Amino acid sequence: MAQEGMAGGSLERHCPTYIYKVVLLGSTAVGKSSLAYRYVKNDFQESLPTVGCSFFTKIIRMESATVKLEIWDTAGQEKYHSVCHLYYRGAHAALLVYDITNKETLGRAKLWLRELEKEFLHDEIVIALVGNKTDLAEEREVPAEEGEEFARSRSLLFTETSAKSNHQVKDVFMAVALQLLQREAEKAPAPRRGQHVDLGASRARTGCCHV
Ligand SMILES: Nc1nc2c(ncn2[C@@H]2O[C@H](COP(=O)(O)OP(=O)(O)OP(=O)(O)O)[C@@H](O)[C@H]2O)c(=O)[nH]1
Repeated sequence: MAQEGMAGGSLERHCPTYIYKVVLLGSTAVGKSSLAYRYVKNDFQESLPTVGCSFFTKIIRMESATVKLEIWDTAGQEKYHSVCHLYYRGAHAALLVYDITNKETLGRAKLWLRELEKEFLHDEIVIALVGNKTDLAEEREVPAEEGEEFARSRSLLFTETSAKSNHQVKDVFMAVALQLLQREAEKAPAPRRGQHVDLGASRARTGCCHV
Protein backbone atom coordinates (compact mmCIF):
# COMPACT_ATOMS: atom_id res chain seq x y z
CA MET A 1 0.00 0.00 0.00
CA ALA A 2 1.43 3.40 -0.90
CA GLN A 3 2.11 5.68 2.01
CA GLU A 4 3.05 9.31 1.90
CA GLY A 5 5.19 10.92 4.63
CA MET A 6 4.30 13.91 6.73
CA ALA A 7 5.23 17.34 5.46
CA GLY A 8 5.80 20.26 7.82
CA GLY A 9 3.17 22.92 8.53
CA SER A 10 0.27 23.24 10.91
CA LEU A 11 -2.48 22.91 8.30
CA GLU A 12 -3.00 19.20 7.65
CA ARG A 13 -5.02 18.06 4.69
CA HIS A 14 -6.12 14.48 4.26
CA CYS A 15 -4.93 13.26 0.87
CA PRO A 16 -5.75 9.66 -0.01
CA THR A 17 -3.63 7.52 -2.28
CA TYR A 18 -5.44 5.29 -4.74
CA ILE A 19 -3.78 2.32 -6.37
CA TYR A 20 -5.28 1.20 -9.66
CA LYS A 21 -4.48 -1.68 -11.93
CA VAL A 22 -4.52 -0.64 -15.58
CA VAL A 23 -4.14 -3.25 -18.32
CA LEU A 24 -3.06 -2.64 -21.90
CA LEU A 25 -4.82 -4.92 -24.38
CA GLY A 26 -4.68 -5.19 -28.15
CA SER A 27 -3.15 -7.00 -31.12
CA THR A 28 0.54 -7.59 -31.38
CA ALA A 29 2.66 -4.61 -32.50
CA VAL A 30 -0.04 -1.94 -32.04
CA GLY A 31 2.31 -0.18 -29.60
CA LYS A 32 1.13 -1.22 -26.12
CA SER A 33 4.65 -1.52 -24.68
CA SER A 34 5.70 1.65 -26.46
CA LEU A 35 2.81 3.61 -24.91
CA ALA A 36 3.64 2.33 -21.41
CA TYR A 37 7.34 3.01 -21.97
CA ARG A 38 6.72 6.50 -23.29
CA TYR A 39 4.41 7.33 -20.39
CA VAL A 40 6.58 5.94 -17.60
CA LYS A 41 10.09 6.54 -18.97
CA ASN A 42 9.35 9.28 -21.53
CA ASP A 43 11.31 7.34 -24.11
CA PHE A 44 10.64 5.40 -27.32
CA GLN A 45 12.48 2.32 -28.60
CA GLU A 46 11.95 0.66 -31.96
CA SER A 47 11.82 -2.88 -30.54
CA LEU A 48 10.07 -3.85 -27.32
CA PRO A 49 8.37 -7.23 -27.89
CA THR A 50 6.48 -8.37 -24.80
CA VAL A 51 6.83 -11.92 -23.54
CA GLY A 52 3.80 -12.73 -21.40
CA CYS A 53 3.40 -9.55 -19.42
CA SER A 54 5.50 -6.69 -18.13
CA PHE A 55 4.76 -4.23 -15.43
CA PHE A 56 5.23 -0.49 -14.92
CA THR A 57 4.19 1.88 -12.16
CA LYS A 58 3.52 5.57 -12.34
CA ILE A 59 2.54 7.96 -9.58
CA ILE A 60 0.35 10.95 -10.37
CA ARG A 61 0.06 13.61 -7.68
CA MET A 62 -3.13 15.61 -7.92
CA GLU A 63 -4.56 18.26 -5.66
CA SER A 64 -7.15 16.03 -4.02
CA ALA A 65 -5.43 12.66 -4.23
CA THR A 66 -2.38 10.71 -5.23
CA VAL A 67 -2.93 8.02 -7.84
CA LYS A 68 -0.57 5.13 -8.34
CA LEU A 69 -1.14 3.37 -11.63
CA GLU A 70 0.07 -0.21 -11.88
CA ILE A 71 0.30 -0.65 -15.64
CA TRP A 72 0.19 -4.23 -16.90
CA ASP A 73 1.45 -4.54 -20.44
CA THR A 74 0.18 -7.80 -21.91
CA ALA A 75 1.61 -9.52 -24.98
CA GLY A 76 -0.66 -9.23 -28.01
CA GLN A 77 0.48 -12.39 -29.74
CA GLU A 78 -2.23 -15.04 -30.13
CA LYS A 79 -0.15 -17.65 -28.32
CA TYR A 80 -0.56 -15.67 -25.08
CA HIS A 81 -4.28 -15.11 -25.52
CA SER A 82 -5.41 -18.00 -23.31
CA VAL A 83 -3.61 -16.57 -20.26
CA CYS A 84 -4.61 -12.97 -20.83
CA HIS A 85 -7.71 -13.13 -18.67
CA LEU A 86 -5.38 -13.80 -15.72
CA TYR A 87 -3.82 -10.41 -16.36
CA TYR A 88 -6.97 -8.36 -16.64
CA ARG A 89 -8.65 -9.97 -13.64
CA GLY A 90 -9.03 -7.34 -10.90
CA ALA A 91 -8.25 -4.48 -13.30
CA HIS A 92 -9.73 -1.06 -12.58
CA ALA A 93 -9.10 0.21 -16.10
CA ALA A 94 -8.19 -1.10 -19.54
CA LEU A 95 -6.65 0.60 -22.55
CA LEU A 96 -7.82 -1.13 -25.73
CA VAL A 97 -5.10 -0.21 -28.18
CA TYR A 98 -5.29 -0.44 -31.97
CA ASP A 99 -3.01 0.76 -34.74
CA ILE A 100 -4.59 3.45 -36.94
CA THR A 101 -2.65 2.08 -39.93
CA ASN A 102 -4.17 -1.40 -39.56
CA LYS A 103 -7.95 -1.73 -39.62
CA GLU A 104 -7.86 -5.34 -38.45
CA THR A 105 -6.45 -4.22 -35.11
CA LEU A 106 -9.58 -2.16 -34.42
CA GLY A 107 -11.63 -5.31 -34.99
CA ARG A 108 -9.40 -7.09 -32.48
CA ALA A 109 -9.88 -4.29 -29.95
CA LYS A 110 -13.65 -4.75 -30.32
CA LEU A 111 -13.23 -8.45 -29.50
CA TRP A 112 -11.25 -7.51 -26.40
CA LEU A 113 -14.12 -5.27 -25.39
CA ARG A 114 -16.49 -8.24 -25.63
CA GLU A 115 -14.18 -10.24 -23.36
CA LEU A 116 -14.02 -7.43 -20.83
CA GLU A 117 -17.80 -7.11 -20.87
CA LYS A 118 -18.06 -10.80 -19.96
CA GLU A 119 -15.63 -10.38 -17.06
CA PHE A 120 -16.76 -7.03 -15.64
CA LEU A 121 -20.02 -5.31 -14.86
CA HIS A 122 -20.71 -2.18 -16.87
CA ASP A 123 -19.44 0.42 -14.40
CA GLU A 124 -16.81 -1.75 -12.76
CA ILE A 125 -14.00 -0.85 -15.12
CA VAL A 126 -12.95 2.28 -16.98
CA ILE A 127 -12.18 1.49 -20.61
CA ALA A 128 -10.37 3.71 -23.09
CA LEU A 129 -10.11 2.97 -26.80
CA VAL A 130 -6.72 4.18 -28.05
CA GLY A 131 -5.78 4.56 -31.72
CA ASN A 132 -1.97 4.60 -31.75
CA LYS A 133 0.67 5.65 -34.36
CA THR A 134 -0.81 8.99 -35.44
CA ASP A 135 2.66 9.95 -36.68
CA LEU A 136 2.04 7.54 -39.60
CA ALA A 137 -0.75 9.74 -40.99
CA GLU A 138 -0.10 8.77 -44.64
CA GLU A 139 -0.68 5.10 -43.86
CA ARG A 140 -3.88 5.65 -41.91
CA GLU A 141 -6.56 2.99 -42.50
CA VAL A 142 -8.91 3.90 -39.65
CA PRO A 143 -10.41 7.41 -39.74
CA ALA A 144 -10.39 9.10 -36.34
CA GLU A 145 -14.19 9.46 -36.59
CA GLU A 146 -14.62 5.70 -36.84
CA GLY A 147 -12.79 5.04 -33.57
CA GLU A 148 -14.48 7.98 -31.93
CA GLU A 149 -17.96 6.94 -33.04
CA PHE A 150 -17.46 3.37 -31.85
CA ALA A 151 -16.14 4.60 -28.49
CA ARG A 152 -19.11 6.94 -28.10
CA SER A 153 -21.58 4.16 -28.90
CA ARG A 154 -20.09 2.02 -26.11
CA SER A 155 -19.42 4.84 -23.60
CA LEU A 156 -15.65 4.40 -23.76
CA LEU A 157 -13.03 7.09 -23.44
CA PHE A 158 -11.31 7.70 -26.78
CA THR A 159 -7.94 9.14 -27.78
CA GLU A 160 -5.53 8.87 -30.66
CA THR A 161 -1.88 8.77 -29.66
CA SER A 162 1.63 8.40 -30.95
CA ALA A 163 4.10 6.73 -28.63
CA LYS A 164 6.80 7.71 -31.11
CA SER A 165 6.12 11.43 -31.26
CA ASN A 166 4.68 11.56 -27.72
CA HIS A 167 1.25 12.70 -28.88
CA GLN A 168 -1.47 12.56 -26.20
CA VAL A 169 0.17 9.68 -24.31
CA LYS A 170 0.12 11.40 -20.93
CA ASP A 171 -3.39 12.65 -21.65
CA VAL A 172 -4.88 9.20 -22.11
CA PHE A 173 -3.54 7.92 -18.78
CA MET A 174 -4.60 11.14 -17.08
CA ALA A 175 -8.12 10.84 -18.49
CA VAL A 176 -8.34 7.30 -17.13
CA ALA A 177 -7.05 8.38 -13.69
CA LEU A 178 -9.54 11.24 -13.54
CA GLN A 179 -12.44 8.99 -14.48
CA LEU A 180 -11.39 6.46 -11.82
CA LEU A 181 -11.30 9.23 -9.21
CA GLN A 182 -14.64 10.52 -10.37
CA ARG A 183 -16.12 7.07 -9.84
CA GLU A 184 -14.67 6.99 -6.33
CA ALA A 185 -16.36 10.29 -5.60
CA GLU A 186 -19.69 9.03 -6.96
CA LYS A 187 -19.49 5.88 -4.83
CA ALA A 188 -18.58 7.74 -1.64
CA PRO A 189 -21.46 8.09 0.87
CA ALA A 190 -23.21 11.44 0.82
CA PRO A 191 -21.64 13.70 3.48
CA ARG A 192 -23.65 14.46 6.58
CA ARG A 193 -24.35 18.14 7.02
CA GLY A 194 -21.15 19.91 8.06
CA GLN A 195 -18.98 16.81 7.59
CA HIS A 196 -15.89 17.02 5.40
CA VAL A 197 -15.50 13.96 3.17
CA ASP A 198 -12.56 13.21 0.91
CA LEU A 199 -12.85 11.02 -2.14
CA GLY A 200 -13.89 7.66 -0.67
CA ALA A 201 -12.13 4.35 -1.14
CA SER A 202 -13.98 1.37 -2.44
CA ARG A 203 -12.52 -1.24 -4.79
CA ALA A 204 -9.17 0.53 -5.03
CA ARG A 205 -6.63 -0.10 -2.33
CA THR A 206 -5.78 3.15 -0.64
CA GLY A 207 -3.01 4.57 1.40
CA CYS A 208 -2.99 7.95 3.04
CA CYS A 209 -0.88 11.01 3.08
CA HIS A 210 -0.90 14.26 5.00
CA VAL A 211 0.37 17.39 3.37
N1 LIG B 1 5.57 4.92 -36.03
C1 LIG B 1 5.25 4.44 -34.83
N2 LIG B 1 5.65 3.22 -34.47
C2 LIG B 1 5.27 2.77 -33.25
C3 LIG B 1 4.47 3.52 -32.35
N3 LIG B 1 4.26 2.78 -31.24
C4 LIG B 1 4.92 1.64 -31.43
N4 LIG B 1 5.53 1.62 -32.64
C5 LIG B 1 6.34 0.54 -33.21
O1 LIG B 1 5.50 -0.58 -33.43
C6 LIG B 1 6.21 -1.78 -33.14
C7 LIG B 1 5.48 -2.55 -32.05
O2 LIG B 1 5.48 -1.78 -30.85
P1 LIG B 1 5.29 -2.48 -29.42
O3 LIG B 1 5.22 -1.38 -28.42
O4 LIG B 1 6.29 -3.55 -29.20
O5 LIG B 1 3.86 -3.17 -29.64
P2 LIG B 1 3.06 -4.13 -28.65
O6 LIG B 1 1.62 -3.84 -28.89
O7 LIG B 1 3.56 -3.98 -27.25
O8 LIG B 1 3.45 -5.56 -29.24
P3 LIG B 1 3.41 -7.01 -28.48
O9 LIG B 1 4.38 -6.91 -27.35
O10 LIG B 1 3.82 -7.98 -29.54
O11 LIG B 1 2.01 -7.24 -28.03
C8 LIG B 1 7.62 -1.39 -32.72
O12 LIG B 1 8.46 -1.44 -33.86
C9 LIG B 1 7.45 0.07 -32.29
O13 LIG B 1 8.64 0.80 -32.44
C10 LIG B 1 4.05 4.83 -32.77
O14 LIG B 1 3.35 5.57 -32.08
N5 LIG B 1 4.46 5.22 -34.03
